Amino acid sequence: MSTVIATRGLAKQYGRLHAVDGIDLDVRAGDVYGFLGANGSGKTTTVRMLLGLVLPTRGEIDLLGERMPRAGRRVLPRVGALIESPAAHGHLSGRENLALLDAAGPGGSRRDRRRRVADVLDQVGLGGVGRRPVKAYSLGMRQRLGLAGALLRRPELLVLDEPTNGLDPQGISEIRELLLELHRGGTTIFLSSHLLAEVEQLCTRVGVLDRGRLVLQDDLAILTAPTGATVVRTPTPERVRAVLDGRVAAVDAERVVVSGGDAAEVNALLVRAGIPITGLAPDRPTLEEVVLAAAATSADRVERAP
Ligand SMILES: Nc1ncnc2c1ncn2[C@@H]1O[C@H](COP(=O)(O)OP(=O)(O)OP(=O)(O)O)[C@@H](O)[C@H]1O
Repeated sequence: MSTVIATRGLAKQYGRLHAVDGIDLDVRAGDVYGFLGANGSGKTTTVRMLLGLVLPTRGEIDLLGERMPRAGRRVLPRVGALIESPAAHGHLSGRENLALLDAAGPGGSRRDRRRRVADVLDQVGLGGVGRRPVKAYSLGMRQRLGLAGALLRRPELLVLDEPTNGLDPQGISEIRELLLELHRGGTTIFLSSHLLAEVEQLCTRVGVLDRGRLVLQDDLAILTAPTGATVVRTPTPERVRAVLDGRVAAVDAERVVVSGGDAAEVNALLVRAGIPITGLAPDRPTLEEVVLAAAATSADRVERAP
């Protein structure tokens, strides 16, 4: 699988502050990469360095196989980016804003340009409101307009810094659906977030930044792989303990963790003993548990799932 973003020892220092402290990112084609970290952990600084907007103090960046920032003019047209709240001219419509943005790049006849703008407006679900002035847009619509701008050039890679910041649950779920659709269409997505639940629902790969250091980077499926134990939910945990003598690893209210991953065998034993079971499944850690274990020293700084 080809590498889309690779950094080696990437660092940014502001005076004595190590905002980003020697990170080796590894983002592959087809990933939805969730770049997690508490406020101030260095996500935005990293994203800015990837896009050539901030110069690293040390380290190397390869973006789509080319060295940044040297190859920026060649590479950046293949990358769509959304950093912080996108700026737009409020008195102009969404369509006019995108047309202005499009005019700044190469791109053929007026008809081609009009079509390109109409296509991305449809893609982000703003087709019907594209003629309304942007000052009448909700925050979610503005965010989608920003995404439309990032999509104009049909990028191979999308780099998004906190794309759901300030959105309500419906806005968040709309953006999530849109990103999943783009991913299905073959776009690699790198997205920074401080929301574990969002990343867990969307991402295939996760990197966790803690005070400038990358403390974890792996596929989500590996990080949250079954532990080899079985979780039993029952109103009578003590009866489970009696039947599965010595195999109960933990009891938390009505949740019992049984060592041994053969859920069918555990089920058969409990049913035979007449124990009521309300749920039974292989045990797997949540992303929250994995992240908190990795960034143990900053456990209170990463926002937990609701
Ligand atoms: N231009 C700058 N000059 C000095 N310090 C900076 C500058 N930019 C960022 N920092 C500091 O670097 C650290 C990392 O900031 P950064 O914005 O990258 O974090 P973040 O993870 O994106 O946080 P947030 O989620 O709040 O945006 C912070 O302590 C911040 O104050």
